[in-house]
This record gives sequence, structure tokens and C-alpha cells, in this order.
Amino acid sequence: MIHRRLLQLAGAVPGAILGLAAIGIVIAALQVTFAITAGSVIAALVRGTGDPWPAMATLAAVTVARGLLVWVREPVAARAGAAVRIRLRRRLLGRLSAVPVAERDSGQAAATVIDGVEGLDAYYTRYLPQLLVVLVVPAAVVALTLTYSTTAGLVLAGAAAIAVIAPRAWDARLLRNGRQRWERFARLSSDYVEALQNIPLLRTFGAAGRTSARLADDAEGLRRSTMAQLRLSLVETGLSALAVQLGTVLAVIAALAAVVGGSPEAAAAVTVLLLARECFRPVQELGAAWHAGYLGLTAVDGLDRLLAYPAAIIEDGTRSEPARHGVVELDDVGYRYPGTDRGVAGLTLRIAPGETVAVVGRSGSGKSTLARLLERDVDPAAGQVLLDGMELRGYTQQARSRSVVVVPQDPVFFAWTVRDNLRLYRPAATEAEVEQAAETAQLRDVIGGLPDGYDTVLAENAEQLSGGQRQRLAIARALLATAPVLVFDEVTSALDLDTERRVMDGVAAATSGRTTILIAHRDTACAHATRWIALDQGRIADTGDGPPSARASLSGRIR
Ligand SMILES: Nc1ncnc2c1ncn2[C@@H]1O[C@H](COP(=O)(O)OP(=O)(O)OP(=O)(O)O)[C@@H](O)[C@H]1O
Repeated sequence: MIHRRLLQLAGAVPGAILGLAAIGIVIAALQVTFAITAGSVIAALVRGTGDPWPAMATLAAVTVARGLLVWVREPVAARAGAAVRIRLRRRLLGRLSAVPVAERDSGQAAATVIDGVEGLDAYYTRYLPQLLVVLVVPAAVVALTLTYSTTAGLVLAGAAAIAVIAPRAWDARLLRNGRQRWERFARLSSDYVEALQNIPLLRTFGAAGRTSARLADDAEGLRRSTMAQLRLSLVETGLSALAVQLGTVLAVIAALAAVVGGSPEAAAAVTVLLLARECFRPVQELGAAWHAGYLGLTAVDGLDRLLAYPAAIIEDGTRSEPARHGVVELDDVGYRYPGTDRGVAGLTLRIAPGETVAVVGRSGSGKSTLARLLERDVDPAAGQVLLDGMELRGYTQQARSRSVVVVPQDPVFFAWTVRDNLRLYRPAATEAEVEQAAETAQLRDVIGGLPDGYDTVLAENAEQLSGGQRQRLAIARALLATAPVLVFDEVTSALDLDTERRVMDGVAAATSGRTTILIAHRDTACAHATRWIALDQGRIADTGDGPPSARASLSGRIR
């Protein structure tokens, strides 16, 4: 089955696919040569005429050449497969990184990026080249067989047509069911990821048993759906095998009938038998390649869903130069979360380079949404977000991430060493700079207490650290960034007041001259602010100079 969308996605590798098909055709030609030569050797031996040794030498040479080509084909296929996987995963991850965090489904995305792409490898490197081989080889072998025996050639032509076409009628149904099976698989993957991430919570609320029973039910549903698929798929294999066997038998019977009838075609009976084998071999290999590539084919919906994310969010700008000054401007900015009336509206604001602005407000007032707009996790539906006078959309993703660094409420870490995690935004940071940033974030004792200090490999998402320690690690990491704009979104909420004060004193000193936005519930986190802005229901409700005043806190703007 040729899938138009998958052909488009193949993009960079049509050359490799054609190359693999060419190798397949040459291998088939060698096999046909082998069949014809073997047929002539056997005929000569039966007749007791001629010298069989030159033909034997040809057979040996053909066998060696075929072996060499099969040997060459494997690395070519592996390279082409790797190229497809890398290309597709790069595209998918590019899109995923542009999908707002809140709209991502990690489990489904993982199923598509890992299993779906892996499955597609066989579609591109085995199925498509073999399809091209099938378009050429059986027809050529039939034409050749006609020169030996007209009847046998015609029988082969009919059987080959049935063997190639009949299973294709099955493919559409197989693919439809396969897509449903893929949906189940992706959902199950998503449920597993969610359950794994929340095991402690599930245990706490005694829901672990219920969740694992539900997952077991879903897994059983997937097993049943897979078995139904296999049954359907076996019918296809059976149809093809039937046509192959019948075709071979009928072609040989036709050739033998000529022998019995004493026709001049009699000597060719053995050759016809061997050619019939070569006529159907590519068809059988196509069936095997189809089953290998079929799982990937069913993932095409998942691939499309990820790749079809709204262009407004995906499209990158062209300015590759990061912002230098850090002037942040919001011009009547509005954003609503999809399907809700919540978000922010009418935000107009200018922050000069080097200013430290505190953004305060009740829970749900829109503070984190402002941070998301500044890092372009979401794009405004109305108005503009400008950086150094240029719309944020105008920057390339790389330039943007070098211009604005947002430290989120719930930072993410990698299973790398502490040092490598700290160097995320500036891999070239010196040892002294790394230690200075850690010192500023009051991390010296924490890192000193780890088994290998800075060389300690963190657990997944730094789970061996406390919430407050993780927050400080995220702060230190951001301090190492060279971005002129830093946004700290409630990054000290898990710290005691004394540590918070020391960390924020250090942050103020380290970020002096840079544009800093402090989102906080407690005004103790904003003691160094030069200005404050209070949000209420997604709008700017009040502003003032200096740190947010106790009055603002008492009036309920800070909670
Ligand atoms: N992913 C989302 N999908 C739908 N609505 C959302 C989403 N994230 C936030 N909201 C809604 O948008 C509004 C603003 O949320 P936001 O997270 O910006 O508030 P916040 O001031 O940062 O709150 P908090 O102080 O509790 O972190 C809230 O009404 C919230 O419920």
C-alpha cells in the first residue's frame, strides 16, 4: 500500500529507497540467471550432452554476487532507516517543543515518537523498495517464461496478478483496524506514563489497585485488538500464499503437459519450475515487508496530529540574533486557553532594560500565563509581545531562548550530572561560574552533600532533591544563562523565609543590569523589585514603584 502522506514524509530518502529497490532488482535478476542456468545444466545432464562445468562456474559466480549484494543491502537499509528516523524524530520533536505544555500528551507523544517512528523504518526501507521490485520483476519473469512455454507463462501471469492484487484489497481494511489498534496503544501508553508519574499520589489515596486493574483491562483490550489484527493479516498472507502455490503448481503442470505431449517446450520444464519460484519470490517478500512496516503505517494519524499543530505556534521567525538590551513590551496582549474564557486580556506594559518588576496577584490571575507568553510557549491571540522592539515571533527559536529564560514553578531536570544540568543554558560556563551560581542559589551545602558533588548524576527530574532544592537548582541554572531577560515564576515558594531572602538577595546582585521579572505570591520574594504590577482576572489591576507594598498584600492582591 502506498500512503501518500508517508511518501511526503520520506522526504530526504527517496534516493536510498530507489537504491534499495535497484539492489533488489539486481538480486532478482541474478536469481533468474541462476534459475535459467540451473535449468540448462539439468537439461544437459538429463540429455547427457555438453560440458556442464562452464554453467556450474556461472552458478558459483551468481551465488557469490548475490551474497555480496545482500551483504551490501543491509547497511544501506540500516543507514536509510536511521536517516528516516532521525529526520522524522527531529521534525516531531521540533513540533512538540512548540506545542504549549498544557496541550501535550506525553504518553501519546512518546508512543508516536518512539514506536511509531521505529515501525516506519521497515515501511521505508523494506516495504517501499520491495514494492518497486514487485512492479518490475514478476512481469519480467513472466515475459521470460513465455519464451520457454506460452501456456506456463500465461498461467504465471494470472497467478502473479492475483498474488499481487488480491491482498491489496485486504490492506485498506487492515489499515483501518490497525489505526484503531494504534489509538488503543497510544492511549494505553499515555495512561501508563500518567500512572508512573503519579505512583506516590495513587498510593496515598489508595487508588493504586484500581489504577493497575484499569491498566490491566486496557492492556487486555489491546491484546484482543492485536490478535484480531493478526487474524485479519493472516487471511491476507493466506490469500497471497494460495495464489503463489497454485500459480507455481499450475505453471509446472502446464510445462509438464508439454513434456507429455512431446512438444519442443519439454526441455524447458525444469527452467519453468525454477522461474515460477523467482516470479513469486518478490511477492512473498513483499508480504513479509508489509507486516514489518505495518505498525508504523498505523501510526500515521499520530504523526499527522503532532505535525499538524497550529502554524501560528510552530512558525519560527528569522531573526537569529538574540536580543541585546532586554526591553520587554506588551501591547494590548490577550490570550485565552483553548476552549475556555480564561487567560489574560488587554495587557499593556513596558519594562526597560535592567528593571526588576514584581508581578503579583491572586492565584489564577494570569501571572504564569504572562510568563508563557514571554517565552512563547503560547502566542497572543490579540496584541503583540515585543523584545527589543521586535515581535517575539520574529526571533528564531534559538535566538528567543537566548533572549528570555523563564524559570517555571515546576522546573524540569535531566538525568545528567548536576554540573551538566547547571550548564543547560551555557554549556561553556567555567567551573568557577558554575560554582558561583550554585553559591548564589544557596546550593553549596546541598551539592556538597551529594555522593559525587557536581558529578552526581541526578535521578529522573532530580527526584532525589527536595522541592526547595530543585527550585534553587533551577535558579542557579538560569543565573548562568546569558539572556538579557530573566523571568522567575514563583521559584522560592518552597523555601523558608530566611533562605528565600538570601537567595533573592543573591539573585538581585547577579542579575543587576538585566531585565528581571519576579512572579511571586509572597512579597518577601520581591524585596528588590523596582516596580510592581498586580494582575486580577487576567488584567493589570494596579501598579506601583518599588517592591510590592504591604498595602497591596493586605488588599488581597498578593496571597
Ligand atoms: N492549561 C490551561 N488550560 C486552561 N486554563 C488554564 C490553563 N492554565 C491556566 N489556566 C487558567 O488561566 C487563568 C490564569 O492562570 P495562570 O496559571 O496564569 O494563573 P496564575 O496567576 O499564575 O496562578 P497561580 O498563582 O495559582 O500559579 C486561570 O483562570 C487558570 O485556571
